[in-house]
Amino acid sequence: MLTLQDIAITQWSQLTRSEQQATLARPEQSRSAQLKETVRNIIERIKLEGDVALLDYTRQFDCADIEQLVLDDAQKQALLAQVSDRAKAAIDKAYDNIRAFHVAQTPEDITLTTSPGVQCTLKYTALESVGLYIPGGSATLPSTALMLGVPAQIAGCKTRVLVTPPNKQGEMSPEVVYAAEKCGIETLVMCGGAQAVAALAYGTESVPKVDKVFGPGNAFVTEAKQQLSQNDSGISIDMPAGPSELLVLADDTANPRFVAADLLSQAEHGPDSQVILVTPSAAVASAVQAELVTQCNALPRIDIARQALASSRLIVTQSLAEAVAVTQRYAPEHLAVQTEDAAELSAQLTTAGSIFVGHYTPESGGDYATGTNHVLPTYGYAKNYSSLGLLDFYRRYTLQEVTREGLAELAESITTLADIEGLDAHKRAVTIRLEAQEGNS
Ligand SMILES: NC(=O)c1ccc[n+]([C@@H]2O[C@H](COP(=O)([O-])OP(=O)(O)OC[C@H]3O[C@@H](n4cnc5c(N)ncnc54)[C@H](O)[C@@H]3O)[C@@H](O)[C@H]2O)c1
Ligand SMILES: N[C@H](CO)Cc1c[nH]c[nH+]1
Ligand SMILES: [Zn+2]
Repeated sequence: MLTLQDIAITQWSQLTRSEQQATLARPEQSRSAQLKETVRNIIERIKLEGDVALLDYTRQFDCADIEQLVLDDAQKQALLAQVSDRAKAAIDKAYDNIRAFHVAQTPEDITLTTSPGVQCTLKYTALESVGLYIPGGSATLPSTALMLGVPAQIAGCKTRVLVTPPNKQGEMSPEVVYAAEKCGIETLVMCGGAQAVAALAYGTESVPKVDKVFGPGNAFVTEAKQQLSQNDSGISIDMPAGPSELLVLADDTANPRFVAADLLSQAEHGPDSQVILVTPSAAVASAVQAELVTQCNALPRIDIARQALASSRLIVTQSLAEAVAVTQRYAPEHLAVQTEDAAELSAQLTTAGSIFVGHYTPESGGDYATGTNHVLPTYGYAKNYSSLGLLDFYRRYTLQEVTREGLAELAESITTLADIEGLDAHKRAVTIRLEAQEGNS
């Protein structure tokens, strides 16, 4: 049972600077030294032992008797046969909206003549091989398979490997398999956690090595992505996308029942999720507090939500402007703006992964089906990381082509800069060409 005493209301202006900092801190677990050490050991073992270690960890953390990691065709067909028409229709609708919004993001190459005889080109090329992590510890997330699978499909990444932890019976979710099928993903692997990310990063006997790993996950997954992107594996990652977060910015036009429902929708993800209300209205804060108790106690995942609410905050500010400042400082993964002039106010709010504008835009709309991507930066990284989009599945590179006349025009600038930097060979690479007769001699 959740009670009113479990969720405190905080007056922002009465806090000291360090209390304000503590109020906006993320739950501790994600940064612990022990977590880092555990993940380092898992990565090392996968690197050395490949599939043997991957199977071992999968048996230890997910399912006692799994023997085979990669789904074969017969397994896929058997799982697909279990997907109901209702589930298929829901996934199809979400797929269409996500696809439409991501196709619209298709980048175009740029070619520009910067000075006569000097042509520069910016080109986009799809990443060759990508690993897609679909969380599966506390809930199976076919929606995440769409969020990663759709842009990988549109970009045309040749190798797409999906990994997700099996359930206790050693099976993959049928709906995840259906979503993967729609996205044309052929390799589906039953493993999760840090070991799955390490398998994608180094490759094992049955898991292909990839160039970039995408996807959200718990603290083990997020830590593994961070460590592997900085070590010898050579992978890059999308972003630190850890435990879910939601901040609702509300004024006195907000409906406390809607606000509480939205906060609980993210609190139910995991015990380390964090949800925050920031409002200049003390009356709204009290009403949301009461609603949280009523609604939380009726949820099937009450135990998880209750733990997450232990690090939730209901913050009352002195003005809407102060509420905006607190929101910008926290930089939430998801930001719901439930105020009178939500669209106008949203223009001032630039440090969130995704913004849900107005009273009729629930956060869960973006989780599933509006078309935006739900893979978003957490832990305050919305200040410097972008939301996942089609461009993350490409890399860009440049070309330049210079004629003899173009080089003559650039020569003074290049040779002077080379002189300033004391790099004679750089200068010589220009002068040697201009001294040569036309036709290369
Ligand atoms: N930021 C985003 O965009 C976004 C999107 C969707 C989900 N999420 C978040 O993803 C998370 C999913 O977490 P989850 O746990 O349900 O699934 P998960 O798949 O991320 O993690 C499950 C795995 O964790 C590993 N694990 C569990 N306990 C361990 C231990 N003691 N030692 C070593 N490894 C251990 C196991 O290998 C297990 O397979 C949630 O926090 C959710 O909020 C975030
Ligand atoms: N809210 C999660 C991102 O933090 C995404 C999700 C998937 N399913 C439901 N929700
Ligand atoms: Zn969600």
